[in-house]
Amino acid sequence: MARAGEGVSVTAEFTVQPAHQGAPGLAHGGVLATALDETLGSLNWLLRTIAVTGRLETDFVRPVPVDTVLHLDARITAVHGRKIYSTATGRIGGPEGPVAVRADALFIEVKVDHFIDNGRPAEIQAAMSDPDQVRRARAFEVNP
Ligand SMILES: CCCCCCCCCCCCCC(=O)SCCNC(=O)CCNC(=O)[C@H](O)C(C)(C)COP(=O)(O)OP(=O)(O)OC[C@H]1O[C@@H](n2cnc3c(N)ncnc32)[C@H](O)[C@@H]1OP(=O)(O)O
Repeated sequence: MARAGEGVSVTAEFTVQPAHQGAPGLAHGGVLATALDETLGSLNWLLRTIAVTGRLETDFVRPVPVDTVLHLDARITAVHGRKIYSTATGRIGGPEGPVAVRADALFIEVKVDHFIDNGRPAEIQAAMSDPDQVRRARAFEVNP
């Protein structure tokens, strides 16, 4: 769940579950990168722009134990043509706690055809036939 903040920014929380473990008792870095990517990606909804991640540069600053709540804060830093630059931090111990992870991202605006041309028809059909408009849109994010 991400919430709109001041300007083009969002905050979110992600709880590290046992299934997210990499080293014993610690979050896997790829899962933390996913949490950052998802939070950054939700900024594009505020711009009403369809965009995909082109580049995601991640710093892992501190280990994040399982059961930790990661407090995420993301904001757009610049928009240039189809390019949307954004940055995010993930803090532990509270929203003002120490930074555990951070990322800088470049999202590229795409047409809806990007998904129609590259996605698998069966999954596209299944997502588009959902009568709930919000669920239909969110089906194009993390999609278990
Ligand atoms: C069906 C209904 C759908 C409904 C709605 C769905 C909502 C969906 C929400 C979905 C959420 C899902 C989110 C996910 O899960 S995103 C999943 C992970 N991301 C991807 O799969 C993206 C894969 N990549 C591509 O498809 C293409 O490479 C894209 C589309 C990104 C660009 O290829 P395209 O041919 O289009 O553009 P271009 O090459 O002319 O580049 C344009 C500009 O960008 C610059 N650039 C590009 N890459 C990089 C880079 N890595 N570093 C630095 N710069 C980079 C480039 O220099 C140029 O700059 P400039 O020369 O203009 O200055």
